[in-house]
This record gives sequence, C-alpha cells and structure tokens, in this order.
Amino acid sequence: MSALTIYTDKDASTPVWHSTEASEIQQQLNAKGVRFERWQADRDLGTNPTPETVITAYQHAIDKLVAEKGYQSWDVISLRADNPQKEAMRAKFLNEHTHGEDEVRFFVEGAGLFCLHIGSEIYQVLCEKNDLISVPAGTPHWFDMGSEPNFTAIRIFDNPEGWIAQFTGSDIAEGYPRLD
Ligand SMILES: CSCCC(=O)/C(O)=C/O
Ligand SMILES: [Fe+2]
Ligand code: NI
Repeated sequence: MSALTIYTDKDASTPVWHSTEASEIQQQLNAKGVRFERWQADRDLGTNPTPETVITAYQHAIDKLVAEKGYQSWDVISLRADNPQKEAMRAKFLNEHTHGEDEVRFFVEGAGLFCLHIGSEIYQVLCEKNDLISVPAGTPHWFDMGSEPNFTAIRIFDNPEGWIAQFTGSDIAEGYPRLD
C-alpha cells in the first residue's frame, strides 16, 4: 500500500505525520509542489519484461505525459532480487541528489521508497504499482529499492539524454529508515 511518512530533517526517529490514504498523501505532496497520482498499471507484462514490452504496454501513459508537459525521452528501470548489480544500484540511489528537471516516475510493478528533502522536512513516499510521482527539479532526494529489489518504473525525462543527477555530498540518508 502506498504510504507517506514525514520527519523533520533533525530527527529521524519520530515521524511527525503518516498516512496510507492516497487522497491524504496527494494533498500533503501537492502542497509541496510534488505531483502524486494513482494511475492504472493494468497491463500484463509477463515475467521479467523487456524495456520494449513495458514501453509498448504503457505508450498511452507516456503519450499523456508528453502531451501535457512536452517531455523529451523515457526509459524503463527494472530491478529484481537476482540482479548481480543490485547492491551497487541501491547504493547509488541512496546518495542524496538533485536533477535539473522534474523526476517523473510511473511505477508499473513492485515498490520503492522515495525520500524527499523539502525545506526542513523529509517526505518518505512509499511508491507502489499504479503510482505516478513527479518531484520538482532541484529537490534533494534519495531512493531506496531495498535489499531484495522488485520494481519496474517508467522514467520520463525533460531532456534527450535521460538520467542526469548532481549528488549533494550529504550523508543525511544514512540516518533515515529504509525500505527494509
Ligand atoms: C524509480 S526510479 C529510481 C531511480 C531514479 O531514477 C532516481 O533518480 C532516484 O532518485
Ligand atoms: Fe533521483
Ligand atoms: Ni504504515
């Protein structure tokens, strides 16, 4: 179930707000300029789908986002527990970073934890299948796929090159709860 837990950036031990209600999550996130919507990830992708299969199945969703915002490129990120790169991939995204564009992700399988550092608060968004999230450009954040990753997400970019990140050098992520 999707969830939002909010902490201050001074105390990782005591949440100040928590909900698993999509409408409440949406309200809190929208107030901070973060888009959060429940879409329909209802296409049968089979086991371990190729990126092409995922793109073809959800071309209608990509087209909608492109028509709305003029996004320029997209790809598919999919990690399973048997991926030999899983530890390196997990470690990379666990470092706080920013992007020069909105971070638009549509989860079509599984789940992952987005952690957004907004002002003096940390917004931990457990994104699951059906969730669309768009984190505003320049927002420091990290992402935890867990020790046994299981997710597929479509990433939509506002540049032709795809994923480009600037790491902040902060170790703040180390203190906050993880996916597992
Ligand atoms: C669900 S997408 C995960 C990785 C990624 O692209 C990113 O930027 C995380 O912050
Ligand atoms: Fe990111
Ligand atoms: Ni909960």
